[in-house]
Amino acid sequence: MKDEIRKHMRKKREQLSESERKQASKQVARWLETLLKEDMLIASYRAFRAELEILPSAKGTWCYPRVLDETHMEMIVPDDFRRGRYGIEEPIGKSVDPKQIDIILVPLLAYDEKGYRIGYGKGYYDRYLKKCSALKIGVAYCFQKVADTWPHDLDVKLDLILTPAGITRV
Ligand SMILES: Nc1nc2c(c(=O)[nH]1)N(C=O)[C@@H](CNc1ccc(C(=O)N[C@@H](CCC(=O)O)C(=O)O)cc1)CN2
Ligand SMILES: Nc1ncnc2c1ncn2[C@@H]1O[C@H](COP(=O)(O)OP(=O)(O)OP(=O)(O)O)[C@@H](O)[C@H]1O
Repeated sequence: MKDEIRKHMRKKREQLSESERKQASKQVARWLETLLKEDMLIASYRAFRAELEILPSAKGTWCYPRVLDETHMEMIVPDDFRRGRYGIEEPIGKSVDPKQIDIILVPLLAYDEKGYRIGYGKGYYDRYLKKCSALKIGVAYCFQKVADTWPHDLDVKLDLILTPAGITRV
């Protein structure tokens, strides 16, 4: 079932036009701006496939995920980017202590109204979120909401969902 949702959502995302994606990114950026403060450390991501792209903001210090192995990732304040494993652009720079992150923007394939998510199924974010005390924000297109994601014990709940339509507390 989870796999069917993954497949379905990947397909739906890919069917969006370039201008629909751009529009969604801009709308999300406007909501996000209201949450950011200059002294924050913000963990974002570099969109790949048809993920909702997070546009840069002048506020705060930003860091991005780098995959370490099959199951773990770290967050890096980038000096530069390079295409890494899976074809995602990955940062080169200094690793941050997960405890220092104030806001983490979490990519996802689907989310439910309780704040649980379905990702690519490797558990990278599930593991990383356990180490964070940050405000956890799932970023999604509106259609990525589903009735249930069948969370297991290891799944970490998100605090907020950010979509082009606005910010929802979950
Ligand atoms: N932009 C972005 N960066 C991110 C993530 C993300 O979801 N989005 N990640 C969040 O986890 C990590 C990368 N996770 C990934 C997990 C699976 C696949 C992937 O392509 N899986 C194949 C299956 C291949 C295999 O089993 O080896 C697939 O889905 O077809 C790619 C990235 C770290 N960086
Ligand atoms: N904290 C953890 N420690 C060890 N294993 C974990 C942890 N979190 C998740 N896993 C394992 O990782 C795998 C992927 O988990 P899950 O089905 O929740 O994927 P997902 O939510 O789609 O993942 P992702 O975080 O990659 O987006 C599962 O086999 C799960 O048991």
